[in-house]
Amino acid sequence: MAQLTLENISKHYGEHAVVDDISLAIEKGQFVALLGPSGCGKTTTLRMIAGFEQLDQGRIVLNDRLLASPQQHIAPEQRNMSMVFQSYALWPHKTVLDNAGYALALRGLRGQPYRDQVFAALEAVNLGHLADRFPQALSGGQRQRVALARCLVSHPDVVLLDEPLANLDVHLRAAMETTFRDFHARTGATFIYVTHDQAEAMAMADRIAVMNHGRLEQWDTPENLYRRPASRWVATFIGKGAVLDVPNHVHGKNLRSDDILNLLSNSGAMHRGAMLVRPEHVSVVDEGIDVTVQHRVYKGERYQYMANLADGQSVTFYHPRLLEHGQAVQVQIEHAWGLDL
Ligand SMILES: Nc1ncnc2c1ncn2[C@@H]1O[C@H](COP(=O)(O)OP(=O)(O)OP(=O)(O)O)[C@@H](O)[C@H]1O
Repeated sequence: MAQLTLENISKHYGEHAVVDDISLAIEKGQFVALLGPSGCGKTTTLRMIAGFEQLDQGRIVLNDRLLASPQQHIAPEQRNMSMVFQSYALWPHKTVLDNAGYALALRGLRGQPYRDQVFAALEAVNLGHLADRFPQALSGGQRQRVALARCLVSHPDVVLLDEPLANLDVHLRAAMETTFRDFHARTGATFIYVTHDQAEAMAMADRIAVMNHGRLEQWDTPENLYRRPASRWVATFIGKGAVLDVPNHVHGKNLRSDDILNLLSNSGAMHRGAMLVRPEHVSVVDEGIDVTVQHRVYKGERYQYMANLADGQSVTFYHPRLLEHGQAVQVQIEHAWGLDL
């Protein structure tokens, strides 16, 4: 049974629906990402779950308790949720310990029980040794870990994270992805993580809600989003690859090399469908489909190429050896996924 359900929730600003009829059923302990381009309504969805925004339509239910509907609005502090922001929002004049323990101090916890509980949270993010420092003397990643510890002390049912890595450099982001996953595993809490970075969502989440213009495009596992995107939009938003127009209806089909060869040999005809070709499914062979190399990017262990088919459509692929611009080669496409036109 789902722990947290969003049932057809919508939010309008004026005439404009920024969140448009979103439904999700989230299991207890799941790590969920809300993923989509800037302005697609991710943060507004998160803020509705947190209780910072009212709903215009639909319901939000946590553990059978109605949290929000157009008629009902439980206050944020009564939802047993905790939110981690991009900006950390740490008190500069409080130590790491007292920043993390703020919610417990507010509840009147003092002395050793207070220190023990806050230390447990700090240890969970490997910050026990910095308990007496002030935030100015911490790196960005350490500050973000204080913010995580702070949300952990109150044992929330649901942790809401709004682009928490956006201010960190690329190396630190990768390290923090591991921190978040460990933190999630330790707490057993449900995580809802907003990001516009698909690699980040794929690396951490069990399930991803892909949003576009306020609507839910697909609600699925990272593997399914990559292998079986429900729409052309998701296919191009998630991962690398080429979408090729084809003459037949192929939506939802797993296409093998013979099917692909047939589709491409008739590609001058009218287009009724499309297929997604990932670069790892394209290989250079002695005898196959004619392509002409257009573009090359050196990737260290291999090159990434873009090449044109005879009909002008292009595919991307990887190859260990150097190919020149304009060079004619033959490729085999082992696998493709059928999409609507
Ligand atoms: N208070 C508001 N009044 C009017 N429009 C708003 C308000 N808050 C958000 N919007 C608009 O709603 C849309 C969705 O905003 P939201 O912040 O949810 O998007 P997002 O997907 O989180 O984007 P980003 O990744 O850029 O934060 C945007 O077009 C935004 O300009």
